[in-house]
Amino acid sequence: MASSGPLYLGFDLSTQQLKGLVVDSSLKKVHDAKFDFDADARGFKINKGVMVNEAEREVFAPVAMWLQAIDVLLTRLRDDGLDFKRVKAISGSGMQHGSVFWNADAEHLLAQLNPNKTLESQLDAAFAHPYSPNWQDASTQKECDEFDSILSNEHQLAYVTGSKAHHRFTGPQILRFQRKYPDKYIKTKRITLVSSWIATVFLGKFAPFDISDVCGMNLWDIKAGTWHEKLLELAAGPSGVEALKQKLGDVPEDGGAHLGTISDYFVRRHGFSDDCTIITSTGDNPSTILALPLRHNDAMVSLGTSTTFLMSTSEYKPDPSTHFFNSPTTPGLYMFMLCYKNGGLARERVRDAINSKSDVMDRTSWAEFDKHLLSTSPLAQDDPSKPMQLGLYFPRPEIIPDLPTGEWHFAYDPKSDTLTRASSVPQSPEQDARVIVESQFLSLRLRSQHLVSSPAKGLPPQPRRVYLVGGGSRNKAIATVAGQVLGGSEGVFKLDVGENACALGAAYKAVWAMEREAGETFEELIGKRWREDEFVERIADGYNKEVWDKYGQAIRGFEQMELTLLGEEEAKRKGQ
Ligand SMILES: Nc1ncnc2c1ncn2[C@@H]1O[C@H](COP(=O)(O)OP(=O)(O)O)[C@@H](O)[C@H]1O
Ligand SMILES: O=C(CO)[C@@H](O)[C@H](O)COP(=O)(O)O
Repeated sequence: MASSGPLYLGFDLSTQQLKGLVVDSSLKKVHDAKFDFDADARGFKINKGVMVNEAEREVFAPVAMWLQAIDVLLTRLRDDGLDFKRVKAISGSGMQHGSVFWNADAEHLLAQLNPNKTLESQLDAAFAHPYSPNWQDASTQKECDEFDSILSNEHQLAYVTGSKAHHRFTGPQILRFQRKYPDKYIKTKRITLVSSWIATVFLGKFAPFDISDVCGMNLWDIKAGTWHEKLLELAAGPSGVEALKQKLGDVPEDGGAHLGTISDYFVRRHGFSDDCTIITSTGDNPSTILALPLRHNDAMVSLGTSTTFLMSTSEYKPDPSTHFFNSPTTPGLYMFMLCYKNGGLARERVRDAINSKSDVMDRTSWAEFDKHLLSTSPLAQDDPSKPMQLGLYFPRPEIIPDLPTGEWHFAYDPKSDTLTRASSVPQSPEQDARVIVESQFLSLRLRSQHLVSSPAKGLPPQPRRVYLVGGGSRNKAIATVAGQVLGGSEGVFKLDVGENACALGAAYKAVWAMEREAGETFEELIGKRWREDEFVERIADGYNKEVWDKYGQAIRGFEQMELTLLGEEEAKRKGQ
């Protein structure tokens, strides 16, 4: 590694940890460190990074815990050998939709930080509310109904803002907050997203939202490039639109905007150079698509706490069942996204059930899960005369499809197109490993089938490459099933730092923001410096006609299964 030259620091503040990753101008990773909330935080009653109020379906995280994480993480980066003086710019990524409510003392407190004390001990008093509503929150059904109906229907809201109303989206969350805590809302000087919260702390003054993450609020008119007045009016309540606009601030169009230099606190406490520049921070999913020069028809699947499916596209085709966001860097490009709450934690429940039946010492080992995942035949169908096993595993209320907590099983006969309800898979929990992973990928294939195109002559529409990122991308057995269900004419790939893709994308954005020529796009700059042979690894096969066709049949049953359950839920709601 060169011992001089600029370095760029990217952060990822996600559900279960804060990660930091440093690259040089050649895009090579030179340092990384993490702070795991459950393992490392002191003084917070959290589980998997969050707190839960089941009675109101609220999920939230203590903001002070993130402050603790920043100081400790920087110490860990120093222990890893990082020379802070060389860090020329910082950008961040944050779990999407979460909001932080700062009070009127915040700016003063941010500007006066004493380098001999921790952030946590000094900024505790800077918040109008100590908790940040988390993306897993499901408390805002009433507010979502109001958002969907104010522009006539959910289609129209999706057209204007890129998404129909969702529980976790910041607009419905603000509406509920100002009704539940009117005094705290009045005392709120500024609302930041998790992404702009990180930039704020490093800048030492309020930082704006970025042009991509702002699309996760149900408040931003994507085509007009402005706040939507009617939606702001709804969220703002009695204190009015102007007051809310003040709390939200402006949104720079340039995703590489230089917000200013680093707060003196970090110069004096951690040894940063005083000209280190802070760049707008974006959401963790927009940041993920910046971790490589993503090509047309490539798909990224993030296997974090949530599962997300991401594509970069120039076509804006919003629909109530999907999400569109502005690209975080490039005007005219959009990010298409599907998001599921029941990703990593749902798979962990099956892993734990399998491990508790066997004598493995390490209860968190994936070895047994992987063994059953690969030894069970596709759709747990021993021979083609037997029905296919389908299931849904939702320990948390799901986003797509909109179903409550539950676990459901069905056997599907593709010849007669009949679906029969079952109480479990024939061999539980061993076959659940296969059925849950297939279920997650079948849902992605079902919902992305009209967005992908044929990658080569004679092939059915499917991604060219599937890139896996997030914690679950370490797992090659899961990658194998991803390729079987989703295809991928060139196969399934993993970044060499795939579990840190969001932080990597943030660091790359900082490189681009500082080193771009006038008019040079992110794709151009990163494309020139990217070294495919060093940065990605092919970890599994993709398209295989026989198994692809089998899953093509299963999708019909999968769709029927979802429609059956949605119909039952609807009937329950009407019967209430
Ligand atoms: N070897 C593995 N196999 C499958 N899943 C894994 C493996 N290692 C980690 N994970 C999953 O990764 C998840 C965390 O992913 P990560 O992207 O780091 O989280 P975050 O949502 O905080 O960004 C954990 O919940 C765990 O289920
Ligand atoms: O809500 C969404 C996207 O809409 C989630 O994807 C969050 O952004 C959290 O991500 P992870 O912690 O799973 O990375």
